[in-house]
Amino acid sequence: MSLPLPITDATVAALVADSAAFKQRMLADRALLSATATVAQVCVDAYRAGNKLLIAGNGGSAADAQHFSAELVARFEFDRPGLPAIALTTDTSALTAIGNDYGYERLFSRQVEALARPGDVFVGLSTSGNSRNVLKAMEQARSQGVICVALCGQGGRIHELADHVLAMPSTHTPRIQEGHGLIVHILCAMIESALFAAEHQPEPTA
Ligand SMILES: O=C(CO)[C@@H](O)[C@H](O)[C@H](O)[C@H](O)COP(=O)(O)O
Ligand SMILES: [Zn+2]
Repeated sequence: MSLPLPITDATVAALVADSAAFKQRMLADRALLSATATVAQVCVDAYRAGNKLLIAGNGGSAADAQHFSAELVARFEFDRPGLPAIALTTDTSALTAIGNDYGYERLFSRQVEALARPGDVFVGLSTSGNSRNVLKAMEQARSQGVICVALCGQGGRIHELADHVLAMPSTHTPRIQEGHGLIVHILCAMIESALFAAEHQPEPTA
């Protein structure tokens, strides 16, 4: 939509329609559906092998990284043992020390260097696919035998660096982020179900 946006019901409806049309493009994107299922299995395999997830992004994607790790460490849809996942966006002492001493580009790569083990999964979220600190973390992760997953849009160098690319069918940052939010929930649903559904006892209904 072109600016300025009138503050009207019609503008709200147009933005909801734009988001709904984007979700329809996700639904038709067979490569995205297939890559998402593959990544869910990659995460399940990593957890079964005793590994963990490391997740990073900037701005809204930092919030998405924390949302993802919280669903895994705490719970998603039912009670079960916690799953190890670390958002690399939350330790303000480490973030300020790394940023201050080594520069913003090293913000996540230094934490990967310190925390990642071979077989872990690094998830980098970037709507542009070009945030230097996310790319550097992915390069570092690759060098340590860590599996790299990109949640991104249609462009950026992240496409070349990741083992698995979940590219949203949009070039518009808000829509890409909305797609990432949905993919994070889908991944959590499939991971939690694959690992724990067999032993989950549903609450009896009255
Ligand atoms: O949430 C938004 C925009 O919707 C912003 O905070 C946005 O995440 C920031 O500008 C980020 O720095 C963008 O980085 P990236 O997604 O291109 O890696
Ligand atoms: Zn945003």
